[in-house]
Amino acid sequence: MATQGQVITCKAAVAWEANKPLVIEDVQVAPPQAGEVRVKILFTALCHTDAYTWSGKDPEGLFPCILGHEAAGVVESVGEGVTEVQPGDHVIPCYQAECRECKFCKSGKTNLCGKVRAATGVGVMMNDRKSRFSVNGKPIYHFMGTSTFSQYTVVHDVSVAKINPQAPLEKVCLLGCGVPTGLGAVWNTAKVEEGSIVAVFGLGTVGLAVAEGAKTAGASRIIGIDIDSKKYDVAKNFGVTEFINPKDHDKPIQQVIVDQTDGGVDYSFECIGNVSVMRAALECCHKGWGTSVIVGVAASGQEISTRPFQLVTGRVWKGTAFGGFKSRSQVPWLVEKYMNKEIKVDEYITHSLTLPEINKAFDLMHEGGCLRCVLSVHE
Ligand SMILES: NC(=O)c1ccc[n+]([C@@H]2O[C@H](COP(=O)([O-])OP(=O)(O)OC[C@H]3O[C@@H](n4cnc5c(N)ncnc54)[C@H](O)[C@@H]3O)[C@@H](O)[C@H]2O)c1
Ligand SMILES: N[C@@H](CCC(=O)N[C@@H](CSCO)C(=O)NCC(=O)O)C(=O)O
Ligand SMILES: [Zn+2]
Ligand SMILES: [Zn+2]
Repeated sequence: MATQGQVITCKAAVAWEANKPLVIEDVQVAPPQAGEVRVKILFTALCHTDAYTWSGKDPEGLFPCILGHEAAGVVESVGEGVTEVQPGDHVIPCYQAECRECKFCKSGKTNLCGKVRAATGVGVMMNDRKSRFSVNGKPIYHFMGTSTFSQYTVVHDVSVAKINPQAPLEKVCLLGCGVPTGLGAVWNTAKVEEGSIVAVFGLGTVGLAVAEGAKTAGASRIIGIDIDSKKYDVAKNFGVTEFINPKDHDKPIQQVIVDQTDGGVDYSFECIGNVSVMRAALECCHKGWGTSVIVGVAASGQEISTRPFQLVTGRVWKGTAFGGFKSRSQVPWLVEKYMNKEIKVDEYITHSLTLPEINKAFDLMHEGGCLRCVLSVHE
């Protein structure tokens, strides 16, 4: 192919500074080095975590950078030593890598991978600790090892999942983050059993995917909690059986839930990123066994607290990254589940725009009616 080994100049949305509108720039994307893959991104969605880093509250946020981590595309070229993907393969970039060789990958205890995390946390590629993106010679940082708000990106080979080429990329891009995170929080991290009572705090994409996961796990009650009462109508389609708006109650929300569930829920999930709600989510769990899973990402400087007695009396506090899924192994499996109509994806897509409309897409994200907005990157 003509572009292999060449610098590609393409359009990308650059975050020059925290909180300043993204700017569509002509970006130079260097060829992939050893162990790297250059991907033509066709569709990318926006996740709340992109907005979080853009806000300047992420301690790992570096500017200028190219954000984006929920996407799908086609391999354009590969660097030396890359064997598992080749040009033309349909792929989903994975911010949570899976090398299958490191201490984490071999532990059998976690989906976290240590191979490239130190580089991706500081916005560079592992090989030479440099960025593959530049604008007129000025380096632009990578983000989460994915940087999908660009027509072309470079990722580590351990951070890309090859998927069924029949899968519609404008839909399965969502399997790069929010939907697997919610499903996996239930299936892998909490391991919710049939008959359980579940509470989901925050009914955005991640919370709705938690509800969907809990429904398929056979939960008997799925209580959705959100400060926006309009969320309940949509949430019913994802399995939420009851709804509570904390604003409708004088008592603390954990007390309201304990009163309505004969002592508390079996499992709760915080899908907002609010440390006060994380506390409420733990404290609404049943004494002796209730487990609360933190999914939401809280800003730099925020800390969680509770009385240790809550844990002494048997409640368990956990967290999850990418729902505990091993990315390269399990994203292709999730794509197959979608193709077999076993999991929802289309239902989370409320808006479709193009890359140049990305600032509008971020505005939409903060409106109650938006779950996921998918951007067509080459239109
Ligand atoms: N751990 C992971 O791997 C992972 C992956 C994806 C997203 N996340 C995080 O999960 C969180 C949710 O992501 P999302 O894309 O679904 O976000 P979202 O903004 O679409 O949804 C958040 C929901 O919470 C509700 N909410 C806000 N404040 C509330 C409060 N005090 N009480 C009750 N409800 C409240 C909002 O009305 C909204 O419906 C974010 O923090 C995101 O960064 C984590
Ligand atoms: N940089 C942030 C941490 C952000 C964070 O926790 N990210 C999640 C994924 S959010 C996807 O929308 C994650 O996977 N964390 C594990 C990891 O980053 O290795 C901060 O420092 O606050
Ligand atoms: Zn995300
Ligand atoms: Zn690894």
